[in-house]
Amino acid sequence: MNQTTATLIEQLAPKQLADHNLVPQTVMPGVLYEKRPARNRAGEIVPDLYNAWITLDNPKQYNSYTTDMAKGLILAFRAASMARDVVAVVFTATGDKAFCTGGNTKEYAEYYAGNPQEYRQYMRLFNDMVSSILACDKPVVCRVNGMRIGGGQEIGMAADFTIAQDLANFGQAGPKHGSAAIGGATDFLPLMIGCEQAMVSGTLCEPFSAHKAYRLGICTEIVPALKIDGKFVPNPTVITDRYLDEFGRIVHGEFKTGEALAEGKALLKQGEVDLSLLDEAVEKLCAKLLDTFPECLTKSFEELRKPKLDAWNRNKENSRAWLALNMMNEARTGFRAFNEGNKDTGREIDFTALRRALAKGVPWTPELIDSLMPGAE
Ligand SMILES: CC(C)(COP(=O)(O)OP(=O)(O)OC[C@H]1O[C@@H](n2cnc3c(N)ncnc32)[C@H](O)[C@@H]1OP(=O)(O)O)[C@@H](O)C(=O)NCCC(=O)NCCSC(=O)C1=CCCCC1=O
Repeated sequence: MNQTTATLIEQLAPKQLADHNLVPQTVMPGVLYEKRPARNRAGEIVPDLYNAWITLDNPKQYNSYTTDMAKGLILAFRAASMARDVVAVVFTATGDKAFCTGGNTKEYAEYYAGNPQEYRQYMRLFNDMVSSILACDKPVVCRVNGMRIGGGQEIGMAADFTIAQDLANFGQAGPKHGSAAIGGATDFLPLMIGCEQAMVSGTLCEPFSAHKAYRLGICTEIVPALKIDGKFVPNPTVITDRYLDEFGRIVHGEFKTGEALAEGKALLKQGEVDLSLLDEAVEKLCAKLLDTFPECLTKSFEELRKPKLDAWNRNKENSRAWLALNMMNEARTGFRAFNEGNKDTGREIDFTALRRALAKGVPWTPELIDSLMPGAE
């Protein structure tokens, strides 16, 4: 910066800036808000400018968001929006296992199950959380530090950019756990990966790799995170060394199987996870965003968000109403199964048993629900 500009700042900056924050910046438990110095393309710290790191901090529960954490995210994105010295938002989570696995299934099972009126209030917070990301006045970079599943995939896709470490899996959980991915995935996925692949992900709920997410168009960039003997290697459980199989079908990014998968898992155990390349890639993108006119950048991403925003605004209130009522039967059953199940009993109901009962016209009684719990006699 030249001396003239510096002098002008001294002379013209108001002594007292207006405070446009709705509430004094208080971050709720489970969400960290940190302004980290912004860097230029050369990697040097730029004085007086920052990137706001918003971090989901609930690693024991795979950074799933509780009711309080949903409030915290709304406040954090609002604070970042109003911070004049913030260039971009980095939206991430603690650790290297999970970015976010969606709504907190323990809270869903033990508080919201059978409580549609309570869940309707919660879903006001959820909807406002997704809307706060889509309305953020700064560009939002989702730093995928680990698996992005269920509502975690939904809030992640609300960001403008996604950079993922390549051990992360992506996907939905909806119909396997008693919900539907109508908290954003059914709005964003068709736009981002096409209707057919969106249908597969939103109904079958099979996880897919970061390489596949990158190929399908959900990621701006992916970086290796596994280091073996000090050297970064691509995710060893995923096919990354060829694009087609012998029949000309795309296999790049698909999970390995059989012996190859077993070898990949063994390699995974040998190595250590290092997210330094992920942070480098995130900082590099933020530096590029810094190198733009602020209002023109804002106008550009506001316009480019519109396809997601239009779909989201068209559906979010209907979705909220349906998800609330769904807490009376299938969500009540599915989230209880996940919460009460374990590795031995499994964490999903016997879908065949449920379908056979319903096919006979059996009503949703508490006894039927209890009989469907994993491990129920
Ligand atoms: C497939 C998984 C993501 C990963 O499986 P795995 O690697 O086998 O780990 P687990 O042993 O299952 O989990 C490790 C511990 O983390 C706890 N955990 C995981 N996810 C959650 C969660 N979402 N909430 C609370 N706790 C969670 C798990 O209980 C383990 O702890 P423990 O003490 O029990 O050993 C798998 O973890 C999985 O499927 N997770 C649940 C995904 C899910 O159903 N999310 C909610 C989907 S619905 C949603 O997000 C919605 C959003 C808004 C709109 C409405 C809606 O439904």
